Amino acid sequence: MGELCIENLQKTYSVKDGWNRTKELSVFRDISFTVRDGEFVSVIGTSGCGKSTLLSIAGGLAQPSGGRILVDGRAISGPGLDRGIVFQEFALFPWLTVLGNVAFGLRSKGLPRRQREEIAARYVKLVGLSGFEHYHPNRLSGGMRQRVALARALAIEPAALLMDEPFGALDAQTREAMQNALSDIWAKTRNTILFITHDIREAIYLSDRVMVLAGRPASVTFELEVNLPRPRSRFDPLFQTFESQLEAAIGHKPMMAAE
Ligand SMILES: Nc1ncnc2c1ncn2[C@@H]1O[C@H](COP(=O)(O)OP(=O)(O)OP(=O)(O)O)[C@@H](O)[C@H]1O
Repeated sequence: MGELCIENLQKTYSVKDGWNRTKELSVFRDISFTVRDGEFVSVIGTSGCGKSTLLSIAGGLAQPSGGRILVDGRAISGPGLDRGIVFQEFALFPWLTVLGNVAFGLRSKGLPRRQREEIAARYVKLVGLSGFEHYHPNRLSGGMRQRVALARALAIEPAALLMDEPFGALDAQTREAMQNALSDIWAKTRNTILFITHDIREAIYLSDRVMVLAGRPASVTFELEVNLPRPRSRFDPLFQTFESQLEAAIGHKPMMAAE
């Protein structure tokens, strides 16, 4: 099971203005949606609309100002093994090998070493890094490092996987290869995924549904069901239509009457 339910979420930061007076910055409000068991949902929106804040709250790393997030019906109160997180920065331990990095998270599950390594090896294979188990991160490319981060998050077998711009630091070619890899992996694991990106095409390629955050304070202003068959082609004519709809919803360009 893995259902992530976001209920009436709000976030307000206290910030100082130019005269050193404290004022309240309302980042987003009234955000409610559910990522169903086995569903891939992306959140897109312009810079500063609160995407990373939303993910941090879902990860239990930040507190909401209102509302709550439930995983399989239980309200979260902090980080937990029921959620795996992958950030843009790879956040790997440089002194541990690929296998060591992936096995590390399993310590908190209280598993014996041998079992940790068995599970880690399985996930290293799943992300396509067989043969690199004993490499250290400094000998891996950016894409390979992000595969390790993905394997580490998957290995704890979380109810939900939270991904914050995971391919944002990669060059365009590697980014596309990683989108393909994630799509293939997800086809096998069917994890519940909440994915943050500012890349519209990436969201369409990967997601079952795309939520658009817009406005100040931001709220979900548009929701798109990406009913393209999988495995997907970036050349599908509908891809272009969805792209135009999402661009218009974000506010990049006006929607054409025919779209
Ligand atoms: N700790 C903080 N204190 C005060 N303001 C903050 C804090 N963290 C974020 N903000 C503000 O909250 C807003 C949302 O930030 P956030 O990083 O969540 O947006 P984002 O949509 O992820 O942006 P980007 O796409 O550029 O990463 C921004 O205006 C940001 O300046």
